[in-house]
Amino acid sequence: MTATVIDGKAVSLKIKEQVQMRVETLKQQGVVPGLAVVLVGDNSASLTYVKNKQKTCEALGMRSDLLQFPESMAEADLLSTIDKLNNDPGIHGILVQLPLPSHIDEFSVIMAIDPQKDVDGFHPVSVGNMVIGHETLLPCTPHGIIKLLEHYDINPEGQHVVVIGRSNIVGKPVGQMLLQKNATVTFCHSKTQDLAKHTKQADIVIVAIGVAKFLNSKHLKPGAVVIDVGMNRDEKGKLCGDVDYEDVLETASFVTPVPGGVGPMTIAMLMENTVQSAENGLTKDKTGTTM
Ligand SMILES: Nc1nc2c(c(=O)[nH]1)N[C@@H](CN(C=O)c1ccc(C(=O)N[C@@H](CCC(=O)O)C(=O)O)cc1)CN2
Repeated sequence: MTATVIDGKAVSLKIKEQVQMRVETLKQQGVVPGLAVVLVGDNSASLTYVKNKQKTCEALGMRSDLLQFPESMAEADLLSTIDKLNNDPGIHGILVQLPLPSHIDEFSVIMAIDPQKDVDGFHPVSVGNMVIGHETLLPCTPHGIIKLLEHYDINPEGQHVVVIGRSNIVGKPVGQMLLQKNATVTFCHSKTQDLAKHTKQADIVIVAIGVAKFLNSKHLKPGAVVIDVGMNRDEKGKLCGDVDYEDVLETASFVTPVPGGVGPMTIAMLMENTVQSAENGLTKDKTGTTM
């Protein structure tokens, strides 16, 4: 068996085309969707990601504000910046790029974002809504993974999904979202004993642990779907995922490459969330009641 390579770049382009049409419709109603991205510090990878977000927003006809602050920024100043953005009617989405400098408490910052503008889907209100299956802005990378599965007609219902990694950004939410879709979900992590015992039973394996080429064919049942969320550098400095891609190609039925798999979906879903937030704003009357 040679795995079908899941083309995240192509799927993300389709999603962005749909977002662009929704932006046009909003503009005809006098609304320009606006995203504010806040970057604290000079992490070079973060700078690349926020610039890509800004470029994509502009390409789709959305307003994009990049607010850049020095590493030394006080937490109180970041909180008051978020407060201003919460009250700016031209801003429909607020994203604080992670990681933050260690002197800033990530939870307090996420808590400060108005859940209506929480396009990252990280606020506890958004997380709670997601877990109970209530409509909400969904976290971008997990939502991107769901969209990739849908695009390739991989139905998780009744399937055994093993998620390796329990981060709040990817592992936990993607497992919850697949549970909503009636998958049987197992979470594995650094303390899991005999990982291969679990992964060998999986129909779908999702790896998000940040360890280069960690998962190989020996972990897999033949025909498993492999979703790689990792972004690492190999011994030669080349970008690679958490999966030994070449090694799993003959065992897996589908596999996401790195780059070009899950990564591009993250930004596409962010654009979708921003336009969704702007549309949600239109369906509210002046008192804030949803009509
Ligand atoms: N507030 C947030 N912070 C972070 C998030 C997030 O969703 N919200 N996710 C990551 C970084 N990230 C977006 O912010 C991100 C990472 C990777 C990609 C991507 O497209 N990767 C490409 C490869 C890029 C390269 O060549 O370096 C790929 O996989 O094809 C997009 C977004 C942490 N912080």
